[in-house]
Amino acid sequence: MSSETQQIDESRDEIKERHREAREELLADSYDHYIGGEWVESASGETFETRDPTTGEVLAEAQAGNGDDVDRAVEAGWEAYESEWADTDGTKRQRLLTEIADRIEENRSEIARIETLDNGKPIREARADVALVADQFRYFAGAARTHGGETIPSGSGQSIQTLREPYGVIGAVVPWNFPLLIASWKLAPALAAGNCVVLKPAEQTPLSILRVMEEIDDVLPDGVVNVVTGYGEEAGAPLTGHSDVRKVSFTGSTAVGKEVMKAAAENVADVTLELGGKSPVVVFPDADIQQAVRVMMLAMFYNTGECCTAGTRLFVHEEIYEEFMDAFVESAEGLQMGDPLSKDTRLGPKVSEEQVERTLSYVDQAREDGARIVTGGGQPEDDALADGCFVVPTVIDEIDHDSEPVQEEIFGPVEEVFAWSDYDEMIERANDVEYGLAAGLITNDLSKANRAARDIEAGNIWVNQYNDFPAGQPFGGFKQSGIGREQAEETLDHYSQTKTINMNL
Ligand SMILES: NC(=O)C1=CN([C@@H]2O[C@H](COP(=O)(O)OP(=O)(O)OC[C@H]3O[C@@H](n4cnc5c(N)ncnc54)[C@H](OP(=O)(O)O)[C@@H]3O)[C@@H](O)[C@H]2O)C=CC1
Ligand SMILES: CCCCCC/C=C/C(=O)O
Repeated sequence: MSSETQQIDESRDEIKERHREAREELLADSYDHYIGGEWVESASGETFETRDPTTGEVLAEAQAGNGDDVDRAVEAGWEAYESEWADTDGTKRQRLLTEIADRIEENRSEIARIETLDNGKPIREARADVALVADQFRYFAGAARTHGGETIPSGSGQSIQTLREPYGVIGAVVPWNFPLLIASWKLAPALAAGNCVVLKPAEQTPLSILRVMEEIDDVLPDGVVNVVTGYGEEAGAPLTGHSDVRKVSFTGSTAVGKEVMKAAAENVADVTLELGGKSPVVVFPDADIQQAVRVMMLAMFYNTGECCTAGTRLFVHEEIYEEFMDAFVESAEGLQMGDPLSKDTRLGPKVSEEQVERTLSYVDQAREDGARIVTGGGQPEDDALADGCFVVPTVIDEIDHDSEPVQEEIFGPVEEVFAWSDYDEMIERANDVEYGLAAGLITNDLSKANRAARDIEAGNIWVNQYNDFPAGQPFGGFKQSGIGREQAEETLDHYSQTKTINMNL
């Protein structure tokens, strides 16, 4: 099914030509793994194609890694750790992480355009990602200087102290929705805490991290960061189950997160898991409607809904339901969909055809179940977008809260709306999913916000705003949304282990 959207004022050929020029300017035809400071082909000789979700055309080839490549990368990580990296102090790590941040900032425009080509996110959002990436390295550059153990009170004649020691080699697997940003959420704290890393990017989006590795090749000692590209089963699984990987950090679906946890359990390796979400946003009756709509554009449609925190279940008080819905639907329909390389575009394509099908199958299921598709529910009719993986902003109501499209993560621009009147019933529903990643509250009454923030089962609560991610703010989920916290000082504890030294003086 197709739906109306904002008119695109350029043709399919013009968009294709712009993307071809950008590809020629920014990308090589083929990319290798980055292992031990060298660019190397896969042991198997296999490669795969990464495609532009705006045009459907091939952007580049990358190496399809397997267990042999992962072995090589883990070995390179340990070699670097034992020969040099384990002995670096916080001062040196701070200097190197700051240098990485500087290099990323110096090349921010190019890196953002590569991210937009590979992922499809609007360039304004890719730029915001890259700024956050640089800041993530700056934040952990500083934190590297402060992270340490403590002295435990003890009797005279005894000294008890703790040290925070790195794990050695960390395995990191990241998804395609924020390819570089999520990579930085793992790399920056892991390096700051003194570890080496083997990272596997998502098969759909390997290019931005490879570009960054080219840029920082001369900054880090060889083998401190290694990137093995490839598919989840073939390269991700050998990494997360590797017997020489002492900690695994994963972001992605809850289903794969469970597999990763089992694989890590084989080696009793520590895990950080940042998994799926089905986050509620509650609009209280006193809320300013225009402000609520502005917050919801960010909560739901940022990154085309491909956001684990997306506020996909919207609870609007019945007193303002109709007024809110009119304004919300008008704003959703007004979002400019189009070429993500254009600065005016607010909604780009989804990352892949597979993701389009997945999103639309949930919408179809909702429709078949008798839900009301208030707007959207399909792909745009505009010929200019016909080659891309576009899905129009979709709003659904009158839908059963127990149904699969509500209980499961859709990961597209699809909002499901519920009217509420009784506070306790609304909270019970808001908590009635297996996830607990984030939530939003929109009200002018901060005592109501405070109460609801405590009642909702989620790791991150935003009040009168959404998707705000300053470095230093802990991020992670309750329930099946994950384990551990990223982006914050406590993250360093997740990337290090305590050693206790008890001395008889
Ligand atoms: N929390 C979040 O931020 C994200 C949630 N999702 C959710 O997951 C759904 C499916 O997306 P999908 O891309 O399949 O997500 P996955 O969870 O499969 O992918 C995330 C990463 O894990 C890798 N991977 C896949 N299988 C394994 C494995 N057995 N062992 C180790 N690594 C593995 C993937 O590799 P490869 O790319 O080759 O598959 C990718 O790098 C989305 O529709 C969305 O609902 C997806 C992405 C991010
Ligand atoms: C405005 C920045 C938004 C960052 C969202 C990060 C989401 C992470 C995830 O989906 O895992």
